[in-house]
Amino acid sequence: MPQLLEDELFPSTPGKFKMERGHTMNRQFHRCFASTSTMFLWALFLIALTASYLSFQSFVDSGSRYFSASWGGIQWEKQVRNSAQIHRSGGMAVLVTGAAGFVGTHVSLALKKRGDGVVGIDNFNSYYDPSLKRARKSLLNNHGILVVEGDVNDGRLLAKLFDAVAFTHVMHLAAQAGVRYAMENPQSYVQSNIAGLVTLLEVCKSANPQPAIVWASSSSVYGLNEKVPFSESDRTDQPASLYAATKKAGEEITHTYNHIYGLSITGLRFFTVYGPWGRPDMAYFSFTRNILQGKSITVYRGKNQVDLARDFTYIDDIVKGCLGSLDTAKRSTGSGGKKRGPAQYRIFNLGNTSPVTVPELVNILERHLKVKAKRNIVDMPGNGDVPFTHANISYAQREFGYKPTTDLQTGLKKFVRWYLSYYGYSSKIVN
Ligand SMILES: O=C(O)[C@H]1O[C@H](OP(=O)(O)OP(=O)(O)OC[C@H]2O[C@@H](n3ccc(=O)[nH]c3=O)[C@H](O)[C@@H]2O)[C@H](O)[C@@H](O)[C@@H]1O
Repeated sequence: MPQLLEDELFPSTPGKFKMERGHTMNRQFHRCFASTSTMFLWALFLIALTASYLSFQSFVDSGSRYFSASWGGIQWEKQVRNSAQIHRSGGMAVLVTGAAGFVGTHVSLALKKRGDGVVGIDNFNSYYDPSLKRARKSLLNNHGILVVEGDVNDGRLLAKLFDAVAFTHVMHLAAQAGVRYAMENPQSYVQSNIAGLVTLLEVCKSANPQPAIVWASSSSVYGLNEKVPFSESDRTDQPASLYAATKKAGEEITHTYNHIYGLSITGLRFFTVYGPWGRPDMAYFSFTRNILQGKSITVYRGKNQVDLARDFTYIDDIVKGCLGSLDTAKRSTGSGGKKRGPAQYRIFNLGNTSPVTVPELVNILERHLKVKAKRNIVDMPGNGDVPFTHANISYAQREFGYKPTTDLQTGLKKFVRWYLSYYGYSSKIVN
């Protein structure tokens, strides 16, 4: 019987060793064989268990990476495509970088309102109060505009966006702004305004079709230029700040990509843009805050006690200039990294053509806020400022009918109205 059982458990099969020796030996052999086989089976079982654990772990890892990343995935791509949907005939699909920024928010809204597709990208850095950027993002979301949280230095993210949508245009507004901050944090200017720009251009040049690019340069490129008003053909090789130098570098870099790869490029030299949802680091904004809080403001004065002046330009006029540039931008001529013919390259001044001194800016704010400012007048420190700016806008006027219509008095009134309501002051203050 035991034999039978043993035979059942270990049946002899042709070609296998036959048990011909004595019973005891047979038993010992069987016991030994049985324990080796059991061990073997256990080992197999453990290996299988470990392998399946490891593969499960890697599935969980990649899964959590997939789901926790702020971008990527089928749902995300669907959102991107929805936001880029064009709702007018002949409309464009625009990738707006720096979409949660001051100009980015206004341009995105204007594009969306007229039926263009818009996808935003912004890194929400803390150069100034990120909660203001978040509030702008909510505003954009409420209008059906997706703002992807990411950096223009992230080439993979940019390429992924171009995989999802064949953007016809890129409105590149992401930048490290601010003239005087460049002395505190020079690397951030190189990182955003040069490295980030190159990363974006690399992705655009490889895209198929290539988009047309409109991007923000700055009036600061005129630097120490003394010829007024500033025309696009004036010299721009004397920057007074690292900020200006990175914007000037951007103009040269974009020219290279235009020349080698056939990218259509339009650079816009903005002149001290102001208005609702503006930048807290700028003078008109910080002056308003300090005046309302009863704090003193520092008003810089130029050489020989000459007042500093700026060609302050209202945001709605700038938006018209951006849209006019996008509308008249010709297609890029290359595809997939290869140039097929010469492409458009333009640079426009977008200013107001009527400079106002900084003390006059303060006078206007005092009138709107009905509060006297505590002025602390000091000589302009050598920190990158230029004494004045003044735009000649005839080129933009000729090309797309650019015509600023808001003077500083009117524009600041609108800004103050917004400021009081956003920060919860009584709106009775404004006339
Ligand atoms: O148009 C441009 O090219 C540039 O305009 C502004 O730069 P800026 O003109 O220096 O604007 P603000 O920082 O608002 O300064 C305006 C004027 O107020 C003066 N100011 C600034 C700050 C302050 O505390 N006191 C003061 O008198 C400045 O010297 C300057 O003359 C933006 O900050 C830049 O990002 C932009 O590129």
